[in-house]
Amino acid sequence: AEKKDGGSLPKKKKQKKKKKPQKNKSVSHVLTLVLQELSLLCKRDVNGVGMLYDLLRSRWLQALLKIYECLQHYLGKRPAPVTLQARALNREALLSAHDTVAQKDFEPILPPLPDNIPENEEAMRIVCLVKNNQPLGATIKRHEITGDITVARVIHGGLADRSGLLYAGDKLVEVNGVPVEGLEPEQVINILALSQGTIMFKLIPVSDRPVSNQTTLYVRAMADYWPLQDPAIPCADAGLPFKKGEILQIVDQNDALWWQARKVSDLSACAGLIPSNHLLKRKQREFWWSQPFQPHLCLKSSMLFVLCILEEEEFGEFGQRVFIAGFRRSMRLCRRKARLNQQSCSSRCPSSCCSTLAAPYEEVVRYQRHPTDRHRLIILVGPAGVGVNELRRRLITSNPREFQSAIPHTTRVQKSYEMNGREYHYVSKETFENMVYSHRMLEYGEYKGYLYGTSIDAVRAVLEAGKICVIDLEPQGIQIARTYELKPYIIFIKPPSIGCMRQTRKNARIITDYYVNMKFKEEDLQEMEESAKKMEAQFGQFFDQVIVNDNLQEASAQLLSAVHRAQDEPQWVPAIWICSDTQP
Ligand SMILES: Nc1ncnc2c1ncn2[C@@H]1O[C@H](COP(=O)(O)OP(=O)(O)OP(=O)(O)O)[C@@H](O)[C@H]1O
Repeated sequence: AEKKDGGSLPKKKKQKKKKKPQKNKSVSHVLTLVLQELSLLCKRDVNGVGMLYDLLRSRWLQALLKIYECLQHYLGKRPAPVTLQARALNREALLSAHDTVAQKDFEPILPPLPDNIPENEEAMRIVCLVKNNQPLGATIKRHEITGDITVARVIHGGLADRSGLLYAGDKLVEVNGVPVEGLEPEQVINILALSQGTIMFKLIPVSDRPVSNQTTLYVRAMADYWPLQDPAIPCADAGLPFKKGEILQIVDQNDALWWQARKVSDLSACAGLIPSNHLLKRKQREFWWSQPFQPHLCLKSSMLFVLCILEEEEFGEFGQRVFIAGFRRSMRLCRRKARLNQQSCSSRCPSSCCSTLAAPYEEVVRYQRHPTDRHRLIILVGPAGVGVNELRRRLITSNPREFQSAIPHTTRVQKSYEMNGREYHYVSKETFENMVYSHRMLEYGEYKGYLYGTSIDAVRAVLEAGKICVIDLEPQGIQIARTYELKPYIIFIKPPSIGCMRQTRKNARIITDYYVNMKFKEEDLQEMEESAKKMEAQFGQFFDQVIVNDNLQEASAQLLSAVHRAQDEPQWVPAIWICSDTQP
């Protein structure tokens, strides 16, 4: 039929284009004619016609015809092979390769079942697993009283879990034909370790399989955990190491002490054991108490450090004069004194006193700011001299209509050229102290007998004006700023290597109590590096983003894109910010 119709078409180019649809139509057309013919014959009760009629009307034949028509249409387009190698292939060879593979049986050849299987099938189960490079993904334990060896837990996503044949609580009877009665778990593990290919378990299934009705939970780790250094972990190899700040997906909380989790950065991996919230908190406390007694200064409010605030004028992107209030040119010596107090505590207490009081895991959810919602507060944190203010100033001057700093409060007297609410909010000491007592200050300090501070009200004013508020903060203030209302996005500005700073900071100037513009000395760079390490160790769990301030231009560009990401893309935030019921 194809040839006939094709041959009858005229040779003109324009008409040639119509050739294929006609050709395709003809197949269906011929089939319709045949069916009509057959239906007449059916009425005459000709032998076998009914069967042929059903065959030609069958759905699969119609589907085959459709495929045929599609292929014809595709062939008409004269498809070219995508790669050079593919030129050597032809359709038949490909189809034949497919058929050969499809017919092969890739299932492992399992050993024959033992003869002495009990009649009651439920009483005993034979499980054969094929060992590959992966661990088995199950742990075993010995019952303290009965001495039975049972499956302690099955790791999510592991070999045993994927088989669906092993469950926590199953009692092992034999492993590879060796009875396990009287053996220690280590001896059973040895048998497993030595076995090659398939492993055969004879076991008595647990009567009440645990029903897993748990919802997956996401948490931010607020502490580091190294399973290989934890003597209490049931199986160190099955442990999941993590660092503070990492987001974990908790998939199993059946055990009160050991949970199973994955890192969101690698969800395809099989889960690992992590200490439960309760257990990790207990570990932190034990560690804390095991340290020689020192008065732990950081349990007290660590907000009282000395700072100085200097106001500045800047020129914005269009050359107009822009007042950028809130630029703190810290008197480095004063801050250093205050920092030394804080550091002396953290060096005595490396796991951080704060972490002993806080929950070791913080439940988090994915949050994306709605375009009509207020912007998230941007907080920059970093050691003195790293360039926090330089980066912040560059960001704000690049677009003062989009970015703004918070105007600080002070108790000092207003100067003749200053305007209340432009450089500072000038308030009485009593008002300032009231703000501190009612927790309305993100950070504050004293310089030359006057109080200076950044208030939540000042931040709120910028956000309510529809702008992105960008402030810098001492890390001790992070906890106060982390609220449902401000939803801060915290960026840590990290110094590059000292070698790199020697190169890039040749012309940089720092401000100290005695000199306004002083070159960086070697000890300044070292202090910056040490201070950054301590900040990361103590507060790293709160950092949403880390920017290494190596090249100023690049760091500025990274900051700009991080700030936009924080506003426009989904981020992990504490669940308590989103569950409105729990909001104050
Ligand atoms: N990437 C960089 N390359 C070269 N110089 C830099 C870089 N970043 C910052 N600087 C310079 O380093 C000096 C200190 O920067 P800046 O005042 O911003 O520090 P800071 O982190 O705010 O410190 P402080 O808290 O003491 O005020 C400035 O002269 C600044 O121009």
